[in-house]
Amino acid sequence: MDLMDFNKSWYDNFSIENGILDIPYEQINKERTRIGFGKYGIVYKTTCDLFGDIAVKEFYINDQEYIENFINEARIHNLARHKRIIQFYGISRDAEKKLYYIVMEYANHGTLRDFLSKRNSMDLKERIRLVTQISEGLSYLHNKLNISHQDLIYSHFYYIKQHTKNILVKNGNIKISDFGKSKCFKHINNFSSNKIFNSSSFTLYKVSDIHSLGVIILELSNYRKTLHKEQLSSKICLKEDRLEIREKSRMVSNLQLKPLEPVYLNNDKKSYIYSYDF
Ligand SMILES: Nc1ncnc2c1ncn2[C@@H]1O[C@H](COP(=O)(O)OP(=O)(O)OP(=O)(O)O)[C@@H](O)[C@H]1O
Repeated sequence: MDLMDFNKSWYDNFSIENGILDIPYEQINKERTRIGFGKYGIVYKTTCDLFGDIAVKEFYINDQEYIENFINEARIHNLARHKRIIQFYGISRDAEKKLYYIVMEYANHGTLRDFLSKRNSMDLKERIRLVTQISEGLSYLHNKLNISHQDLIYSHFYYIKQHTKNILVKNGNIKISDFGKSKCFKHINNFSSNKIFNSSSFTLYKVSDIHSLGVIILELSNYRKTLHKEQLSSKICLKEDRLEIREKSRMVSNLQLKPLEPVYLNNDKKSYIYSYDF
């Protein structure tokens, strides 16, 4: 198939071949609220008859690279069906405007950071509950689907800040989202000649997700500092609390500011993992 034909038919082929629901664009309510944005477009909250409240992630697609990104994200998100993953409903398009959509479940509490920032306090049990739910979702992706997420935390290049924009919360429960950078090693065993390379690279990708999980756990265990610096001097903090928070904050700041160093495996420049050099 030449590129022209591919461009014309990729959407239909993709939806049919992967059994993905193509939601007619007319069925999506045009009254919508912007709830986020990222590299490929804007995310809106709206409704549709079939699913009620929904979030739609809009992609402006005008070249092959954008098609590939859309396909990768929708395909992987469609595979991941678990109570700790934001539910994928289908895709939609406004072909005239070259706008394409991933249609998914709406998380009413927003990101984990939004959720934390609205809480005055959180006991250890609640923090452990949230970490456990994130681990459940990640374990499902790694162990059941051979998918590495690759974007659990967001690092801002200039400010070297990290936060959990892709860990969403719905009715107090964790929902992992955004499979735009994810990699699927599902058919790893089918390619016997690449098996060793693939399985070792999957391990490396998993390690990077686990690093992100570590940052999330630190943020959760320490959230008052990472979210509300000013609370450190607040009168509501007892002196002991402040000392403990300060110590944890120092650890988190050190960790967040330290670059990850590549550690080469067996002197092979192609296989390496990132690790902290403590
Ligand atoms: N299903 C959802 N429910 C509620 N809010 C959402 C949902 N999906 C996305 N958002 C909001 O939109 C923001 C951006 O979404 P997302 O990270 O998926 O976009 P992106 O284009 O992939 O971003 P980036 O390119 O930075 O990775 C999220 O941080 C979140 O605030």
